[in-house]
Amino acid sequence: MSATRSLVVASNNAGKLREFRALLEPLAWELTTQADHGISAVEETGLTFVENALLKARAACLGSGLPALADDSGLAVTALGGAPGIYSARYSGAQGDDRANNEKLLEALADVPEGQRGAHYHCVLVYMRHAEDPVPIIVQGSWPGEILSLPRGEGGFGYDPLFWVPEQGLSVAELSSELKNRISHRGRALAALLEQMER
Ligand SMILES: O=P(O)(O)OP(=O)(O)OP(=O)(O)OC[C@H]1O[C@@H](n2cnc3c(O)ncnc32)[C@H](O)[C@@H]1O
Ligand SMILES: [Mg+2]
Repeated sequence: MSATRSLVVASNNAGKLREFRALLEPLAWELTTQADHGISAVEETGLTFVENALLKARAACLGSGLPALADDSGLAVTALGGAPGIYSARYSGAQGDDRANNEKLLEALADVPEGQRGAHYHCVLVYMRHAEDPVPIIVQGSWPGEILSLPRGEGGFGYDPLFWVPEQGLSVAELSSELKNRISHRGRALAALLEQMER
């Protein structure tokens, strides 16, 4: 096993932080969060997950002097032309109000029948060694599913109670956290990141 390595996770989302801890701490990564370093959230002015993840990672490197991992992610619903997409956290207007975001999504899909409610979760991860790193590692993971008409389950965060995983016959909020972390957009992206870091 390799020596402990330190990383700042450039996120204020408690659900993401829980997932990163579960995935990385067993691999001897020592995680701190941007809040631990007094770093405030950047304005997410990018038009892609990639741009926003780069902004978050750079700010966390600058504020901490440590390598940073940033996650910009979201839900893209086919019947809504890919919305809420990069605006997933602020879909309802208020930043990070999961309940209001889920309600808005159900309203937007009220007239969309089963069979036309396909969606993907997307996750872009950026690993930046320092604030001027000219070659940050950028990876992404996607997870296909369908949007339910009623929420199911208590686990996860964000849109998980509405995201149906056909292969499991469960919503993401009904999956164990271990299973979600293994097969999710974030889990897949992180596996790709770790593979690239070892090259
Ligand atoms: O920017 P940070 O501080 O990381 O936290 P955030 O919640 O604002 O994160 P994003 O800007 O990347 O927005 C991602 C949103 O997409 C949704 N989302 C992403 N991954 C998810 C997951 O695994 N389960 C449920 N919803 C998810 C959820 O609404 C998140 O708030
Ligand atoms: Mg955000």
